[in-house]
Amino acid sequence: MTHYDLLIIGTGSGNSIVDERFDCLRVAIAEAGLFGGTCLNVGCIPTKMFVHTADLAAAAADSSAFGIRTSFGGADWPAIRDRVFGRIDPIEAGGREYRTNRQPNVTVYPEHVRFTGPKSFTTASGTEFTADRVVLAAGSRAQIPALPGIDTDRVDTPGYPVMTNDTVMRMSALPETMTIVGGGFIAAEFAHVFSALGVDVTVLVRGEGLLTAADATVTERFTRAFSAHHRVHLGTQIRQAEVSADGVRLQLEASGRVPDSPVPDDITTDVVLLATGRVPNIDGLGLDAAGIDVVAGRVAVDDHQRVLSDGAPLPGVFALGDISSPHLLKHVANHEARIVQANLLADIAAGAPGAAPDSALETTNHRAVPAAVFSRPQVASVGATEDAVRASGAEYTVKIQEYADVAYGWALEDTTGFVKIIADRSTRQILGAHLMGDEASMIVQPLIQAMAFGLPADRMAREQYWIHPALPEAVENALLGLEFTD
Ligand SMILES: Cc1cc2nc3c(=O)[nH]c(=O)nc-3n(C[C@H](O)[C@H](O)[C@H](O)COP(=O)(O)OP(=O)(O)OC[C@H]3O[C@@H](n4cnc5c(N)ncnc54)[C@H](O)[C@@H]3O)c2cc1C
Ligand SMILES: NC(=O)c1ccc[n+]([C@@H]2O[C@H](COP(=O)([O-])OP(=O)(O)OC[C@H]3O[C@@H](n4cnc5c(N)ncnc54)[C@H](O)[C@@H]3O)[C@@H](O)[C@H]2O)c1
Repeated sequence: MTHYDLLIIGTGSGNSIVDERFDCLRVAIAEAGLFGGTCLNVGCIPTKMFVHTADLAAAAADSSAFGIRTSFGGADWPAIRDRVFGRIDPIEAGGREYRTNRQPNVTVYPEHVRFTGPKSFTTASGTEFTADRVVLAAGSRAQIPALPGIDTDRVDTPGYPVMTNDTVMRMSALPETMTIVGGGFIAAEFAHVFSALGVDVTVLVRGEGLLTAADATVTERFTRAFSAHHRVHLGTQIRQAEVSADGVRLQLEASGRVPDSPVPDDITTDVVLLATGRVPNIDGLGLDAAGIDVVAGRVAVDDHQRVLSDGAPLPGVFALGDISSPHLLKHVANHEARIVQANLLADIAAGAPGAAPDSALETTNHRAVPAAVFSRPQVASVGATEDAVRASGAEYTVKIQEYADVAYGWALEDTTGFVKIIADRSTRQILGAHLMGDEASMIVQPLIQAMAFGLPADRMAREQYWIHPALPEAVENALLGLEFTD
């Protein structure tokens, strides 16, 4: 039976681990799907390439406030789609080819792999092998809810008009109508993309708002601003779907989560897009065979990314990214991959799996994890929500600075954007920041930096220049509006 020094399951962030420092090891890499994983192929990167296109289309369609006459003349979907995947697909193929053919010490198994014992594995086609050390980087997949009338096994299969992010970006033609189920990140981003490109989009949200995990000000104001550009039915769910050659007929009903919400009439739609959350790929991995702990549906890890078995680190087994992380974000998966890489090297240097002392291991940093939603409008956040800060009992100060009250906001004719900053009243440390509006994902960065390095809010405001009249003046003014105890 073939034996490896290291097995990596999943080529999203897991693929970044093996560099020249692993040349002296026999490495196996398993990938059941597309090389490069979710972010490259069906997640962050293609979606943001579509979002930029959608931003251009929306700006062209809606410029009257600036005294110019532009219009959106229509979308050439094959050109839009092929620009995106013409760049991405060669990267997938190149990564696969490099690992498969150009690295003598690496064996690629292009198929599903699972544990058969603590250090033994089998592939879907029956090849068995063993490995001393393992990295679980198997990610997550779209959660497909049971919806009456929708055949969950046929979702994302050719010709079936019910899709997830895995297939919706590769449609052969733009549909005339699309119904999106969900009110989170993915629903918010795809609703913007497809409606800006001319699709008649309806968003079904079972709760009373979108982005409900965000700070309450964001939830409330994003739901309002998003609803101004998109048809949104809150408190609504699918009672029955009928899939036919003409599309999908949806009978709707109140979800019961929003008092007195009106139930919309039945709708007929060309395509249903499910955007109802993601689940870690823990099933089918044979985790029981290795005694691996699962907590809250995720592989349990300690703060050195060591996988736990009965609460103790399993020697030589690490996990990273969506399969084990509380944050389903690529920058977090990448950070955790760097921790795993460092700790694997320490473990290898120590001579036996699990031999490295804790003091030789690097520690994951999940403080001040930022995120952005690339929708219309854009949202960005870092740190705690105001509700969480209040619940912690901290004495805090909060300031909401409207984009409309800074000069660049006038240039943008912005009426909805804002920067909200929450800080500790006595230490002056920033506890959370929540932004909505143009370039929110960019102008949040100095706040992320301040939180990461512990820069007090008043020093951040006053001890640097802020370019006038650029949009970060909204951040500056929010900082200046915080009130501290002296
Ligand atoms: C539509 C969408 C948009 C997103 N946009 C953003 C964004 O803008 N910014 C951001 O930070 N995050 C974004 N994310 C989240 C981000 O994509 C993920 O957090 C990140 O890709 C997770 O990386 P990973 O390495 O943990 O897993 P993945 O990239 O999912 O890689 C796991 C790989 O493991 C393979 N695999 C699974 N099980 C097995 C097995 N048993 N054997 C062999 N192979 C297996 C899978 O095929 C997959 O390729 C987005 C996600 C989606 C779905
Ligand atoms: N820009 C980004 O960073 C980005 C973009 C996309 C996705 N992501 C990551 O991927 C994760 C998954 O995104 P998502 O939008 O699928 O999840 P989400 O958790 O953000 O939102 C899921 C939505 O689906 C709803 N929902 C869940 N089950 C449902 C059901 N049975 N019926 C109807 N509605 C249901 C929820 O109420 C919620 O509104 C995000 O949490 C995020 O971490 C990040």
